[in-house]
Parts: sequence; C-alpha cells; structure tokens
Amino acid sequence: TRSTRPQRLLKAVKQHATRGDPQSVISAIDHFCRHREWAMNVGDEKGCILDSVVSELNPEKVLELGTYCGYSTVRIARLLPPGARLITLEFNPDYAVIARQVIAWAGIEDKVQLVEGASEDWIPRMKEHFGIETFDLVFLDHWKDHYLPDTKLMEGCGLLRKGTVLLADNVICPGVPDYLEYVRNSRSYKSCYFKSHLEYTRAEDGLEKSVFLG
Ligand SMILES: O=C(NC/C=C/[C@H]1O[C@@H](n2ccc(=O)cc2)[C@H](O)[C@@H]1O)c1cc([N+](=O)[O-])cc(O)c1O
Ligand SMILES: [Mg+2]
Repeated sequence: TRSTRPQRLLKAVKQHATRGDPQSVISAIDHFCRHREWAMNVGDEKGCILDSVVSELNPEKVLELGTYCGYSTVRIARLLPPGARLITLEFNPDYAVIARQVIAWAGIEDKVQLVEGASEDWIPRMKEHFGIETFDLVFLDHWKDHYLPDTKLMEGCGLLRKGTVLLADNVICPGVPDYLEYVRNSRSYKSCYFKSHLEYTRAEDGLEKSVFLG
C-alpha cells in the first residue's frame, strides 16, 4: 500500500539530514515541503519567529499541543538550555511513530517527552503525572477549535503563571477566531500578532503571542 506523507517526510530526513544535527533535520523537512510535498509544519518563516520567542524567553518548561511530525518540537528543543524540558502532545499514533524518529534523528530526545493522547485528557494530569507546576511557554498548533477550550483548561488547572507565554500558530490561516477574540480582549492577557505567511506559501498567516498576566 502507498506510503503516507509523514512516512515520506521521515524518509527525506533520513536521506538528507545528519544524525544529531537538529538544523539539518529542520532544513531537510523545509526542503521536502517546499519542493516535494506541502505539509503542515510551522515552517521556516514562522519558525524564525518561534525561534526568537523561545530564545528570548529561555523557558525551562515548555508544552507543545500538536506534535505532528516533530518539526516544531525539534525547532524548540534545539534552543532549550540544559535541564529544560519540552512535553509535546500528539493524538494520532501514526504521527507519533514518525515524530519519535524525527526527534531521535535530531538527537534532542533527552529534552523531549512525547505523550500520546488528547490534550483535554492530559492537561489536567500535567501536575501529578509529570511533576509540572506551571509552564513557561505553550506552543499551540493542534486542532484549531481546541485552542480556546484548552487555554481555559490550562488556566483552570493552574498551569499558567504570571508571564507564561502562549504562542499560537495559524491565527489567520486556517484561523482561530474564537481564541484570538479571547486573548485579545481578556484582561488576563497581553497579546500581540506577528504577521507572516502560511508555511511554504505566499498566503498570509501569523503567530499570536499572548502573555498571561495572572
Ligand atoms: O489543521 C492544522 N493543524 C492541525 C494539527 C493537528 C495536530 O495536532 C494533533 N493533536 C494533538 C493533540 C490533540 O489533543 C489533538 C490533536 C493531531 O493529531 C495533529 O498531529 C493546520 C492546517 C494548516 N493548513 O494550512 O490547512 C496549516 C497549519 O499550520 C496547521 O497547523
Ligand atoms: Mg500550524
């Protein structure tokens, strides 16, 4: 039977990237998605904005909602200081199989914990299961209609502290109107928009950075 796109993406990583070199994994995926098959990675243009937010914040505890093939997982983890941890949630077991291999190929698996399941099931368990008090950074890149309910759930579970940064992908395309309205109008957030383009295309898209004020 025909291979899947994530399987072909992983093959491109193994063929063109150097084991243990996260940048080469990122470049191999971007090349594959730009010249072979589009895939829903945050991509190189929005990825640079993600990099700058991570580098400025220097987070110890990061949560990623939506691993997919692990592209943004590698982008974030490669910038984390020693001892920092990234927990990434992936719902689709087939994607998780690919992402684990991409993360391993990049050589950053000791900073990453990939957890399989639904965000609404795992968010309430972060404290008792992973010993997490609060997150310093959350990268939202999963199902767009889950951004808002999961944000309210993280608030309710006390996983956000004064200064926690939420960084949301796709706030224009495909768009997350209810989430955007919430973080831009809530007195609990200071929000700003980083205009960019949908990965590997000329369509507009961007990232919304929202600082939780407590
Ligand atoms: O739809 C998009 N993303 C949905 C991502 C969903 C991912 O999150 C996981 N998940 C993990 C945990 C959960 O609880 C639920 C799902 C899913 O199993 C999937 O791996 C999207 C679409 C476009 N686009 O141009 O069409 C561009 C983008 O950048 C996008 O991110
Ligand atoms: Mg996305």
